[in-house]
Amino acid sequence: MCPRPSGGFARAGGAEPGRRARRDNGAVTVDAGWSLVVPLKPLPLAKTRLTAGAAVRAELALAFAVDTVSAALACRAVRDVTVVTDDPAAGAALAALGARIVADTPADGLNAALAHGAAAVRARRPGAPVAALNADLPALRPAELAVALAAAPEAGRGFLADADGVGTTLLTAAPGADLAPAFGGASRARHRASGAVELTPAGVESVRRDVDTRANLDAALALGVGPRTAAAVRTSAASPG
Ligand SMILES: Nc1nc2c(ncn2[C@@H]2O[C@H](COP(=O)(O)OP(=O)(O)OP(=O)(O)O)[C@@H](O)[C@H]2O)c(=O)[nH]1
Ligand SMILES: C=C(OP(=O)(O)O)C(=O)O
Repeated sequence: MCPRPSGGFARAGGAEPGRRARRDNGAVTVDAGWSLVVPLKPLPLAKTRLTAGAAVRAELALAFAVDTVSAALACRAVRDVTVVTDDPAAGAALAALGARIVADTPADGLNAALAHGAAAVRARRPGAPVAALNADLPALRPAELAVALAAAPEAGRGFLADADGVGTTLLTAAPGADLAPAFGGASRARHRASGAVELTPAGVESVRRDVDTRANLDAALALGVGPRTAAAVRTSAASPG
């Protein structure tokens, strides 16, 4: 794997040709370029499986989200990123990166948040290809995300299993398809049973590497995490939490 650039990501490839391409498939005008929906819990409630004090957990959860959204925005296949969150500090930090923030209201769990975010995207851009991406992918690399999105089916839904092979980190819905998210726990089997196609591209470890536990974080550190997470991990190592 290539070394991670030290100062964040620049969007590679210049003019993002997919962004302006439009075609008509009959039922819906297809508007190229993925709109991502990223869910993020209120930080004080997030990442409870990390054995750390509340302040450290909140900082790590924010750092993971900042690095995930930065990498997503730098991906040439991505047109825009919508974060669904009720956390004001996280919302401000992620809006400053260029994400659109949608309130998680009425707060009704992860899948309701994702459906709400996808509806907000399609209200503005009915022909958008939409994908849900977890906010806990601190090693995410733009080029690997582009490979995963390129593997998505042109009709219907696709999903990428997490690194542990149990959950899901990415769920795609082509123009005209409902996202119908079924995240949480053993969502790989649930997404497969729902008719979504499992995506199996090679070389997308950073897209699969979600972080719930300390062991997951060590695995992400081995892949190479983004700068905000690297700093948060350094700070947490030096603090009692
Ligand atoms: N907006 C929103 N995001 C959520 C909600 N529940 C989970 N998420 C986000 O969904 C993604 C996957 O959730 P989990 O991996 O279970 O994250 P978590 O709940 O912080 O972690 P645990 O406390 O270990 O369960 C993370 O980006 C969460 O922040 C919710 O009710 N609303
Ligand atoms: C939300 C999910 O994962 P986890 O809670 O394991 O991060 C999932 O994989 O659907």
